[in-house]
Amino acid sequence: MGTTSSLPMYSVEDVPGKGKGLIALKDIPVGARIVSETPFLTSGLGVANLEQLQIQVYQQVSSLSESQQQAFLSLHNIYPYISSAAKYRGIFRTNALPIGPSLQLGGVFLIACRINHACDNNAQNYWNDNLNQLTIHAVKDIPKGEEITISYLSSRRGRRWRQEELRNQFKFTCSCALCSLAPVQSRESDSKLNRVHELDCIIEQGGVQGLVSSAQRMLNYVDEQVQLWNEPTLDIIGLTRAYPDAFEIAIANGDLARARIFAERCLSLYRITGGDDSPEVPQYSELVQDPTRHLYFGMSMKWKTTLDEVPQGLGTEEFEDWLWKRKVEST
Ligand SMILES: C[S@@+](CC[C@H](N)C(=O)[O-])C[C@H]1O[C@@H](n2cnc3c(N)ncnc32)[C@H](O)[C@@H]1O
Repeated sequence: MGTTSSLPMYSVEDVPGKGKGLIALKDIPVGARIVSETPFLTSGLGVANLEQLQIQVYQQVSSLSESQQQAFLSLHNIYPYISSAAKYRGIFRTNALPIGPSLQLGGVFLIACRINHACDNNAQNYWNDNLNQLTIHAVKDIPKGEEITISYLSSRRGRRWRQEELRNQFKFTCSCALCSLAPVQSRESDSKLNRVHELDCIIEQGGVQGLVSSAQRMLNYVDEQVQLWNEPTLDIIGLTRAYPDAFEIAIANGDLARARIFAERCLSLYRITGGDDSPEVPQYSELVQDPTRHLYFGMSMKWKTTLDEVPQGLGTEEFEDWLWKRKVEST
């Protein structure tokens, strides 16, 4: 018993056309933690001044042990250099993953930085502030032999934008399944991703005030996003971005019944992407118990419900119609 679970989940291997990468050594179920790792070098990710970045990285590399320096130097570098300091900075810029409470720092990791990009990634990097570590969780079932991939991009948009960003920032042309779709399917995928992005921008522009002043419209937008992320297959990362917005809209308008359901959905998504020890899990567990603890409760009571005002005996479709207030006039 337990023999398969004690096998390592991955190995670092050469992947044709990509340098090194991580390959699954066994079937990895969605939600499984693949990597949990402490950075051995950190710096401001968006340090505008490259000279300043070079100094910061150089100082840190110089204070590493000999073996850590060797490990750092073995990492990939896509930037030209004429000095050791410029080489170190190049390695940092090629590899750093976002870390820290507001993801404004970059961290270099021996394992996680070997993970290649795919726009249809099967794993997700997540900075766990409780553990002070970066975790990588499977966001799809990953069959044995498949490459483990994350997304290097800050948002998910159409192919042209993705390809440009990846070429500019990481100097490669992505050939993942999403980027290799036939023209008709690719246009469909682009229009879905661009629409989700457009809705993200509108929701963000509305700000906190918009959650109340345009509540129904905002809820409709999130509903549209969730439907897009559910098609053709459930997209956990997309849903993780959408459901917290739905929760905030419900709670900002005093709708405890819907807020609790949205909080439950956030909770199950964060269990998958961040794990039970991620800060969001106790936060959403608490909000499931008592959504009124959220900062936005009390902004408006125009949708006021009690926790138990959830309709019973509805079919799935009717329940979703109720949840998203689909048949309600815009307010
Ligand atoms: C953080 S490193 C990833 C690990 C790297 N492959 C290695 O050998 O150490 C990022 C670099 O890996 C390569 N890479 C990552 N994803 C790729 C992909 N999908 N196709 C081709 N190259 C990729 C690019 O050179 C990119 O700049």
